[in-house]
Amino acid sequence: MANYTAFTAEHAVDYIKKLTESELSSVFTPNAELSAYEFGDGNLNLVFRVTDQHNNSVILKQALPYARCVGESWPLSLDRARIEADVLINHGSLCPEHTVAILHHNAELALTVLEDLGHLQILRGAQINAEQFPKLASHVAQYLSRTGFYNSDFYLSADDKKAKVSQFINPDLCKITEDLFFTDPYIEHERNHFPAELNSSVQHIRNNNALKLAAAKLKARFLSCPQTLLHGDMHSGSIFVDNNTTKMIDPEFGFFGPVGFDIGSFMGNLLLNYCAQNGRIAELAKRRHYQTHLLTCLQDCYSQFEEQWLNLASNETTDVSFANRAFTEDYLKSVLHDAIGYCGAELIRRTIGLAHVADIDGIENEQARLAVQQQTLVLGEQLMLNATSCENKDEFFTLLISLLN
Ligand SMILES: Nc1ncnc2c1ncn2[C@@H]1O[C@H](COP(=O)(O)OP(=O)(O)O)[C@@H](O)[C@H]1O
Ligand SMILES: CSC[C@H]1O[C@H](OP(=O)(O)O)[C@H](O)[C@@H]1O
Repeated sequence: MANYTAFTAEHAVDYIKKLTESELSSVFTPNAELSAYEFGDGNLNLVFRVTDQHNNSVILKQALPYARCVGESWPLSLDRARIEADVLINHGSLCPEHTVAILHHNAELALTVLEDLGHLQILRGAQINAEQFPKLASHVAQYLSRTGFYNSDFYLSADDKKAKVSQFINPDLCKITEDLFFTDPYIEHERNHFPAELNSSVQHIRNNNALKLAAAKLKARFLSCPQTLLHGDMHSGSIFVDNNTTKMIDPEFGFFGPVGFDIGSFMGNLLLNYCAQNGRIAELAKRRHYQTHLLTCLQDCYSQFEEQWLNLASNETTDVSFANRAFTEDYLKSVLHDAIGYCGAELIRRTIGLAHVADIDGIENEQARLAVQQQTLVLGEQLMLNATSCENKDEFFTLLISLLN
């Protein structure tokens, strides 16, 4: 990219100033006095907040030509900014209620201007503090069923689908997921990190051939099952919330992959928080109350996702071959198997792989933290091993409850 330059806060102000009379005229006046600061806390990109004297603001997100959390030794394509913008446009047109609004995109500078969601909270931080969001389950179910269904073969013509699959080819970021989810945790690799006290649990995982087979099958489907346009990184840090609102951000890992991946990742993050609370909330009744809320959220979300997909399939399917209840049920059964497997893989990779979660790493007491890490490893293993034996969602919920007790 000939004109690419990594932005400073000054660049961000100058850039946004030029847009105040065009694309950003509904946010800022032409005489806006702008200031900016960088506050990205994700693994990959720069994120600036640009604010005027009246506290109007936007977010300017820019991709670096490498992974921010590692540095220049891990080069990454700037095309991920284009992918993120295109997913936001696609998902925003199908589910505007739950997709952050995109205000501007510049592919050459690999930057995107977004609505500022600073009045909301990031789900991960809120759940670490045991906060509840009554609409989260139904909002995530609506986002995943609508974006999932309308980008699938149930709805798109074969020509449109192929064009979209090609629009969202995302090799660099898919490779990160392929490595971090399905490969690294099951081998010795310098990217992994975990305390020495977990050595025997990690060896157990690496000696478990059935588990490694399950990981390989999940990876193969991730590589070769272009069912729908995924968000691709549906963890609790990609979701902004309050009591009435849920907004997804950061779909730069988007590509056409297996439907079960996003909902599996989301459920995995609920379960990471569930286990983490064993090391966080000391009072048993309070802890059980919050964990029941998390489990209900997971069950409601999965149930509503499935129900909404079934409804969309009976009303909106365009391909006559797929307008068949038995086919939809069979399809959703394999989505369930994938979702359980990806959920388990998320638990394992967030415990011993490169990218951990603050829910667990932030537990101060070392013994309590280790006990939680042991629990997430066993839970992840059992979900991956038993995924395909669940005939339906109720069997999945029964399995989950038995594993959590
Ligand atoms: N639209 C937004 N509104 C407010 N804050 C945002 C917005 N987008 C990102 N952020 C902030 O920037 C952080 C990193 O953003 P994210 O998109 O997750 O970056 P990365 O791609 O590097 O993971 C978020 O955790 C959040 O604090
Ligand atoms: C080297 S990327 C690791 C990890 O980070 C991503 O999340 P985010 O960019 O939101 O911090 C993604 O989950 C990757 O697996």
